[in-house]
Amino acid sequence: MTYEELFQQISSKKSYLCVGLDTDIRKIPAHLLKTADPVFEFNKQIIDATVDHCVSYKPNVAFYEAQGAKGWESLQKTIEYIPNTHFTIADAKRGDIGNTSGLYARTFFDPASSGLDFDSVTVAPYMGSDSVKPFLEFENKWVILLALTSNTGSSDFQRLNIEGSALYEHVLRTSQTWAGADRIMYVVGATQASEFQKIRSIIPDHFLLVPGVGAQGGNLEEVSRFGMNAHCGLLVNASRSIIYAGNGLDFAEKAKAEALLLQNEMEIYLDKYCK
Ligand SMILES: O=C(O)c1cc(=O)[nH]c(=O)n1[C@@H]1O[C@H](COP(=O)(O)O)[C@@H](O)[C@H]1O
Repeated sequence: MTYEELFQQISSKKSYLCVGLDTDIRKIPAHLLKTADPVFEFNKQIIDATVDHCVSYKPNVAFYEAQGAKGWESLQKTIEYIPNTHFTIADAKRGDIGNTSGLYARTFFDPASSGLDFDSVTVAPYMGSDSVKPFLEFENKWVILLALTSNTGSSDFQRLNIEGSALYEHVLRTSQTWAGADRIMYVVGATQASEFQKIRSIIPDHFLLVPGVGAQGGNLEEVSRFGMNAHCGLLVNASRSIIYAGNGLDFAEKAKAEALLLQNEMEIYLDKYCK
């Protein structure tokens, strides 16, 4: 999916919501455990319920890998099930020496190799350019680099002052020489609202993947006010607050209601701040 196509989806759905498919077999409703593939059945119903209110899905790969071969199968089926109108993110936080990164890229971007065909993958930037470039060799695929993450430990390294600016700012500046806003996005946590203006002064055009609203307490209004650009430039993720909104037979309806609440709010912010 291109930058323009993503913006078109956002404009037509009036949403920049990314639903996080962090599907934990230990948390899904009991009645699904009798089905052949409970994780896929859960995801399928969540996707059906939320598809009109979001523009993106982000399975966090850990939740699938923890299930071994079966989890991988659930992930493949989930990715195949998501309509191609929706931007897909493999939240895997990969990155390694060049030849290994090349294989990680094949894992998520080359269906002939792995059965998976994601639009993007989250990548840790700290091994530098040669660890990221193999992901950029796949046409029309995106790298989402970790910049300033939502967790408290983000200040251990990402905010360290190096030659007058925080380490994460160096990540933003240096990585812009690797590819443009049509191929790279950045993760900035919703809990880091105070930094959004500075971030926008460094990368005015890029999309930001913003996790941390909902269960982690980030503020959607602040993120939108300080983070939005003329192409929206935001994908705001919520995982647990949507997918585990209910735990009974009506879990998908509850998820839909939660996604709709966020989408209604997003519609207001798009009108107000997408300029
Ligand atoms: O890369 C991410 O998506 C990510 C980065 C970050 O800084 N913080 C963060 O929470 N995430 C992911 O976003 C999701 C947040 O989930 P909830 O807190 O349940 O909405 C999880 O899959 C996290 O791994």
